[in-house]
Amino acid sequence: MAAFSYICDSVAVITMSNPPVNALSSALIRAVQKAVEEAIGDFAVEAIVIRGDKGKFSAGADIREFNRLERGPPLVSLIDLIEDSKKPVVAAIEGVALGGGLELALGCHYRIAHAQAYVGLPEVLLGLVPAAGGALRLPRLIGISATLSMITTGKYVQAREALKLGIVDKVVGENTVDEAIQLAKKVIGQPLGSRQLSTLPVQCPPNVEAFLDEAMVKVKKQFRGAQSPLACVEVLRAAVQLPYLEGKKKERELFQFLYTTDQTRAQQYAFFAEREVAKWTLPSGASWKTASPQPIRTAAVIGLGTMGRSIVTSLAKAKIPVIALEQDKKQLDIGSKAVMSLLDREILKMEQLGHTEFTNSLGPVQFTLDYGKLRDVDIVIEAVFENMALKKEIFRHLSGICKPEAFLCTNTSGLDIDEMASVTNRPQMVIGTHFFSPAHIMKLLEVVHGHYTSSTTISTAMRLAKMLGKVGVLVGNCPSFVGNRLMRLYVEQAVFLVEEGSKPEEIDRALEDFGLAMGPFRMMDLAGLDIGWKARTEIGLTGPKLPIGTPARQRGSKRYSPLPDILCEKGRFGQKSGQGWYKYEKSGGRNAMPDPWLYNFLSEYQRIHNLKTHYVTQEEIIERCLYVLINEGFKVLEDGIASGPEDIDVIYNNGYGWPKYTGGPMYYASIVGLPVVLTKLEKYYGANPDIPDLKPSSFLKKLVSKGNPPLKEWRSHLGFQSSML
Ligand SMILES: C/C=C(\C)C(=O)SCCNC(=O)CCNC(=O)[C@H](O)C(C)(C)COP(=O)(O)OP(=O)(O)OC[C@H]1O[C@@H](n2cnc3c(N)ncnc32)[C@H](O)[C@@H]1OP(=O)(O)O
Repeated sequence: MAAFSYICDSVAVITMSNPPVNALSSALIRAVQKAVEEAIGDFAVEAIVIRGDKGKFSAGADIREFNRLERGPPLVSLIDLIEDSKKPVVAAIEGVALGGGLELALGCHYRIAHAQAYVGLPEVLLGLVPAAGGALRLPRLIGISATLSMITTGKYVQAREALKLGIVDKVVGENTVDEAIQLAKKVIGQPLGSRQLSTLPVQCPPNVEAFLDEAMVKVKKQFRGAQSPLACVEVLRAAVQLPYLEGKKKERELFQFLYTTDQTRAQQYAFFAEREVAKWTLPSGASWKTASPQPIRTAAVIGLGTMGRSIVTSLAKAKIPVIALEQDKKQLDIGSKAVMSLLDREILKMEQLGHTEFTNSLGPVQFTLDYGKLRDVDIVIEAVFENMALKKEIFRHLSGICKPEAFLCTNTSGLDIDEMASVTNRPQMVIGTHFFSPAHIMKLLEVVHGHYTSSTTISTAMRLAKMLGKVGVLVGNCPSFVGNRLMRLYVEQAVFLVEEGSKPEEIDRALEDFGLAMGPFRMMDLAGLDIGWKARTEIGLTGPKLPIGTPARQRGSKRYSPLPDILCEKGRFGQKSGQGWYKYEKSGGRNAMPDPWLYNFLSEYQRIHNLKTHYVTQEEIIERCLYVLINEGFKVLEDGIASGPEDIDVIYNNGYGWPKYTGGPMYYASIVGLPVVLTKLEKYYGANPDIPDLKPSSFLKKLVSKGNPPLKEWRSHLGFQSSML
């Protein structure tokens, strides 16, 4: 680690170096401070350029140090030193300038960025506010409105957009540091007053107080339950209402408060968990380090239904040329129009952000009915509907057509990967790539490892996830994999609670107040109730295959609720039919309204089945729905379907709208305390012995018996004998 300098024509060039992303650790901050002080005191130096080593300016404060630093990273005095310098200081931004990295650049008098660089203040994503003057300097440079959008979302801004906004002074295609040196030389001796952002007035919209009040309401709604976005609005209020130095105190106060919360700890955990899951290892010893991913230059997608369309869009956005195949002309026409419209929307979004070059950088999409066109692609993703016979037919067909090196992937959300692999001539190259809807937006890719899948295939699928800008999580092959396996029990519990006397809107509200993006009933209505109905009919849980005489509310020895089936029999499929658990203004409407019809229907149902209802508290809703899901999480670990709790948390944070500020279901359980979760499950199982999924898993019991070890130690208590990975 070093901040070293050289002098080039009276310009001192200070390089921040702390691989891999030049995170500003305390040691690096001290080293840069020393280098700046030396440059300021050196008569031979007339200007200063600050750059980051290996093409990256800085990814901000070193997050790994946060649990050691009581008061946060000591950045403020370094940034003040830079801004107060009488010698001009230029930031040469390559790669990234994020968080404290951008705050440091905002302390410089000029900023030059490489065209591929991006900047941002993502502290909010770690449950914090920018606290080294960033939230005070940025509104003085680009105004309150643009700053608000950046700091409450933590979004990264590409160099060209940063130029438009005024964050950087110039964007260059190459030689960023040389350009910075030239600029530094040019401005030697010029007054710096207007370049010292802390001295400038904040750029406010008219009626700024009302603007901020409105922003607060919006942010509360958008980031329900999260503390840091609210603190971001507060810090901007301070920027508006207070002189810079007092604003700084307020910024510090808000930061210090957030810095000790459970939310920031959970978000930091979630950040590292996302990086951890990329480092997969199999019990065989194969791992991300040893396996070599194969290049993916071209791809094909089979099936242009809802998922297929957005998978094509996702590939095109990642600049991967893609061939989209449908079975007949009509479906191909419908599908290709839908893809073009999704791509148009993406282009519009990017153009609004100033990326005029985006259209040209999309991967070309070719639509076809001809399997022969797939002969040379590197990877095929099958995305037809969930029917094993159809999928096997496609895989058999692909086997005969695709080049031997082509990987065959399925987007199934829960069918057996091995069964599909078994009909191919390359079972080792078959893998599940389970996308989440809409695939061009959602960040999660569940990568499902079958019995035959090779480590090269795994590493190629994980590389694909990265190329698509997604988080790939490797899981084992079991019905519904990890995400849906847990989700099914959560939804089922919610339906049981309705049978027991609660209402869909009460359950949705309780879980949305907990922080989930959408409650289970709104989610079912959005996804379409008919999808689950079809699946249950196919496996004989309902419909003609159900043996005559099966009790309505029992399957085997387990409780079963036929409520969703009955709604479907009545044509209530959710949003698409205008009625489901809720009613909607029209078919396809999105505005869920409680439906008096449903209340009457439920009373009648409870009467027919002689059900005793009880008042279901918010506590019971949260605990039964979430603890049953968490309990299944422990079983998934026990079964070796996921290699650690982090994998489950990353899946839920990125694919199921779980509030990241609780870390994910398994992290949340660790915070609640495993003995508490165990006691509650025992209580609910005792009261509902016909719901065996509430019976505490043996791994949960084992961890409690081991004294409730911290989450990072859970793996060490797992035996790998049963690993499916
Ligand atoms: C107060 C708070 C202040 C002043 C702050 O600045 S808070 C920090 C704000 N910055 C961020 O939140 C940036 C977070 N990092 C990223 O968004 C990304 O890592 C990246 C865009 C910088 C790079 O992305 P990518 O190329 O995909 O690589 P990885 O994400 O896998 O990261 C590579 C390794 O670097 C580690 N890393 C990244 N950022 C930091 C950081 N700020 N502090 C410490 N370590 C960081 C990351 O964990 C990876 O480590 P390994 O897994 O390889 O060990």
